[in-house]
Amino acid sequence: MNRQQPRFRNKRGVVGVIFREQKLLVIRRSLTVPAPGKLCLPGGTIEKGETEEFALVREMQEELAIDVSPIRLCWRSVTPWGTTLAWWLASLAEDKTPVANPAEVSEVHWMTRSQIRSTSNMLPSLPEFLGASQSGEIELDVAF
Ligand SMILES: Nc1nc2c([nH]c(=O)n2[C@@H]2O[C@H](COP(=O)(O)OP(=O)(O)OP(=O)(O)O)[C@@H](O)[C@H]2O)c(=O)[nH]1
Repeated sequence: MNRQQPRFRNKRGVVGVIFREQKLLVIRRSLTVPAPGKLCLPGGTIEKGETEEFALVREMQEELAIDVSPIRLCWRSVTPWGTTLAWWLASLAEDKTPVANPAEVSEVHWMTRSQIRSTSNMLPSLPEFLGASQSGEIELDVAF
């Protein structure tokens, strides 16, 4: 059979690392998206032709209706299902409040490290991120 092999190109995602008063912006995914109900950081797939920064700004707008400013890449990781994630520190003006787009996000929280640790039902990347930031592998610009 002369069937062409499908080409598997791993997806790339971007994740927003956004702090306010030493708390991290965390979302719970809606029940209608992949990994429903999981706690994670805001973010999403980098579309063809997009820079990481552009995808970051777009995803924060789509999910939370906020305009963020990319600061710098702080980490790269790969999910167990092969998606490469670029973790970007970003800033949000103090007077702006993230508002969940219910199609994608069911809850928005500003959480301390210990609050996240005591929560259940997370994407595996979240405890990995906490571990890597605690061990010094990730440098954050805030005490967290
Ligand atoms: N948003 C987000 N995605 C993450 C995190 N950690 C992690 O492994 N991912 C993975 O990154 C990939 C892209 O995220 P997503 O599902 O939010 O992307 P999206 O809204 O563009 O949806 P789509 O990929 O179905 O188009 C998924 O495989 C997701 O599981 C995280 O902290 N935040």
